[in-house]
Amino acid sequence: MVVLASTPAVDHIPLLRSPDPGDYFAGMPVVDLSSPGAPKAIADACERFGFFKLVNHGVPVDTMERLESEAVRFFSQSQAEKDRSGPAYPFGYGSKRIGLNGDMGWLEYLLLAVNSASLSGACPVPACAVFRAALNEYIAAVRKVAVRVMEAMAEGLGIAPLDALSAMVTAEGSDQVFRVNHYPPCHALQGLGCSATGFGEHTDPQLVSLLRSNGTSGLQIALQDGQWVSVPSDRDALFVNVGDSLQVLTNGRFKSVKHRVVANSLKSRVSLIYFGGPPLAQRIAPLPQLLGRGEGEQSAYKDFTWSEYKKAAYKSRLGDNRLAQFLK
Ligand SMILES: C=C1C[C@]23C[C@@]1(O)CC[C@H]2[C@@]12CC[C@H](O)[C@@](C)(C(=O)O1)[C@H]2[C@@H]3C(=O)O
Ligand SMILES: O=C(O)CCC(=O)C(=O)O
Ligand SMILES: [Fe+2]
Repeated sequence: MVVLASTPAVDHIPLLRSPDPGDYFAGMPVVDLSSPGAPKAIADACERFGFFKLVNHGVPVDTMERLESEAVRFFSQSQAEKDRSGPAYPFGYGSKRIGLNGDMGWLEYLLLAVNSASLSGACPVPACAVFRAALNEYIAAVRKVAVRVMEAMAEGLGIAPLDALSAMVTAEGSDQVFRVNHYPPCHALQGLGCSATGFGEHTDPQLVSLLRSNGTSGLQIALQDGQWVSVPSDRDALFVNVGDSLQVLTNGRFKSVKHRVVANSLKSRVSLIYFGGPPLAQRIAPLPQLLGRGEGEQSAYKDFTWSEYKKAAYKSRLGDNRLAQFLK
C-alpha cells in the first residue's frame, strides 16, 4: 500500500513479487529443430508445459537483430511522435492499456496485422520503410519456423497429413498477428522487493506463438501445479507457446500455457512475437485423427469457430480462463 501511494508512476499497474534467482525454470525443454528427435521432444514439451525453447531454428541472427534495433529506434521517439502511430486497436501503437477491458501493464507496444508472410498492406503502421522492411524479413522467417514447428507437432502426435495443423496458418485468410513489446525499466520500484506487471498473466488465444526477446529476462510461465517460474532469456533462441486453439485441436493433450511478464527495474526488455491463428471461419475442434484413437474418446469442447473464439477473447479480461465457457 505504502509503495503504491508513493509511486504514482505505477498507478493502476498491478505489482508482483520480484523474481529471485531460485525461481528459474530448471527443467525447461530445449528443442533443437535441426535434430531428428525434434518432433518427439516438441510433442512431449507441449504435453508437459505447453512451452519450450527452440534452438537451431533457422532465423538468421542478423534478421532478429535488425528488427530489434529498428524497434528500439521506434520506441526511443518522443511520446507525441509514437502516439501518431496509435491507437493500438485494431492495429497500431499502444501504451500501458492492454486490450479494451481495463488491463494495464508497464509496457508500450505495436500491434500489427500480418497478411500471408508479411505485414498487411492495410496496416499503415509503422510508417518507416526501413522498420517495415525489417519486420517483413523477420515475419517471413519466423512464419516458416512456425510451419516447421507445427509439422513437427503433427509428426510427434503421430497424425497425418503432416500439415494437419500447419495448414491452418498457411491457409488463405489465416489470422496472424505480430506484436512488438517494449518494457521500459521501472526504476520507481527498484529495491522494494516488488515489480510492476509488464504483461499480466494470460494464455494466448491462437494456435502457437513464437517469441524472441533481447537479453532481458521477465517472462514467466505457470507450471501445471500453478507455480510461476522465470524463463532465462536467450536472445538467439525462440520460445514457443501453445495457445488455446491448439489445446482444443489436440483435445487437451497439448496445454495452453499461462504466462506473464514482470518488468525489470534496471533494464528494458524488447520482445517480438508472432501469433499464428487460423482463418476466421476455421472450426476449432479436436482433430478426428486424435479422437479416433482412444476408446470412445469424445471432444471435451463445444463446437466453435476461430471467429467466435476471438470475439469472446476480445471481450474478456487478460487473466480470464477463456476456454472455460467452451468446455462441454
Ligand atoms: C485483454 C486482452 C488483450 C488481448 C485481447 C484480450 O481481450 C484477451 C487476449 C489478449 C491477447 C493475448 C495474446 C496477444 O498478445 C493478443 C494480441 C491476443 O491475440 O490476445 C492479446 C490481445 C491484445 O493485446 O489485444
Ligand atoms: O512480451 C513478452 O515477452 C510476452 C508478451 C505476451 O505474452 C503477449 O504479448 O501475448
Ligand atoms: Fe502472451
